[in-house]
Amino acid sequence: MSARQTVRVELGARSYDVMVGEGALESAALHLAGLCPNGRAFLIADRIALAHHRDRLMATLEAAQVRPEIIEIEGGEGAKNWTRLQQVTEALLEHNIERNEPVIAFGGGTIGDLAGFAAAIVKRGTRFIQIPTTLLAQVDSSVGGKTGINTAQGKNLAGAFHQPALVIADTGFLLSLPRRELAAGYAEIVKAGLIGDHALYERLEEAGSQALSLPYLTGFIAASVQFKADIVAEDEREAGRRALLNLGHTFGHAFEAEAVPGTLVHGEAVAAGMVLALRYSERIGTAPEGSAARVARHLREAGLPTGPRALPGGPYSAERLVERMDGDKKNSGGAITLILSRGLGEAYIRPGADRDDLTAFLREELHDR
Ligand SMILES: NC(=O)c1ccc[n+]([C@@H]2O[C@H](COP(=O)([O-])OP(=O)(O)OC[C@H]3O[C@@H](n4cnc5c(N)ncnc54)[C@H](O)[C@@H]3O)[C@@H](O)[C@H]2O)c1
Ligand SMILES: O=C(O)C(=O)C[C@@H](O)[C@H](O)[C@H](O)COP(=O)(O)O
Ligand SMILES: [Zn+2]
Repeated sequence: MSARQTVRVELGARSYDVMVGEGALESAALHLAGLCPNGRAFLIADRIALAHHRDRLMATLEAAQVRPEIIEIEGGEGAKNWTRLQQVTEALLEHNIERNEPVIAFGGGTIGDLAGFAAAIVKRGTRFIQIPTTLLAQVDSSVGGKTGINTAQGKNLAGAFHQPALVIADTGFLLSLPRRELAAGYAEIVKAGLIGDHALYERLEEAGSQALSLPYLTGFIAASVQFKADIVAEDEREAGRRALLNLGHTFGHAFEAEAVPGTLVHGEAVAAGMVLALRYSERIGTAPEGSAARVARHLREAGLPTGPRALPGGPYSAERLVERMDGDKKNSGGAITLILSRGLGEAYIRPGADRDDLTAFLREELHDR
């Protein structure tokens, strides 16, 4: 497996590279210089990631002759709210950012989503660069241009599509990442396999506990990014097929919205959500019996929760979860749309879920098992 790979996201004039692997940061210096015509950039940085990797980051910016204005933010879901959005947006305006001067997100998915949304609205859109520092952000959130914040009503309910001009996914940043966060990111890699890449899913199972070690990870990160890039190139704004990337998220986002704040991380909610999506698919007869159990076993080995009762942040109520699902962005005609499965590696979009059956299903999952 090679140490560095580049995946191209093909979006016409807005195409961009995702540079993956150890040393991707240093090798991107020239590219960065080209994206900072005034020698200035606006670094919206996760406080912890910056504390670990400041010297490396600053050395590369210096090599690119870029002077950063640094805005430090606490990572976590607490970053994705109206207050932080206002703070970041006003800070950028205070610095009188110009449209071709990049906002650089340095951190996990929460920093990327917040910074990207600010970049999308400041002066109606400024250049944006992602330097993801969590596994989750490297395999998923830094690619594809979804940006946004949470609202009182739920996850990611205000936002914009705003593609980055460059993504630098340097695996060296993952060395300081806590094990729990590594596992959370792994859930989104498994998701890619489950949606449409059965061979990837099998490789993950074969790798077992090794999958999360760095030599394996670069290949798995690049595979997940390539998988997502192909879908985004085909359906940038989720008019259809892109909704498949929401496997596990209709349930997962409901759990996140209901969880005690600060207790549940996105990848864990997605892991449990994917197992529920598979179990529900078995219930309605579209996925073969045993699919959910097989995936649950694999996720559990990676240290992820695989059912609602094991999920941090509860206890959860079936009725309240379904109410949250009523607000999901994929819904139409007042009915809940689910992403379900026909088997490992074949997800599909199912509009018009039976609300009563869904509630009964969740009640059973929460109490009877
Ligand atoms: N836009 C998208 O397409 C998309 C896709 C998937 C997920 N998301 C969003 O991403 C968010 C989750 O992202 P996340 O899992 O990266 O969480 P996160 O941004 O909260 O980061 C997780 C934790 O790791 C810390 N951290 C970050 N980098 C570190 C490093 N290198 N070393 C040590 N600690 C580090 C952070 O401070 C934080 O405490 C959710 O809000 C989710 O909705 C968005
Ligand atoms: O990029 C996408 O499309 C995804 O659905 C990726 C998800 O992993 C991610 O969590 C995304 O933020 C969810 O999007 P949302 O539209 O359901 O808020
Ligand atoms: Zn996700």
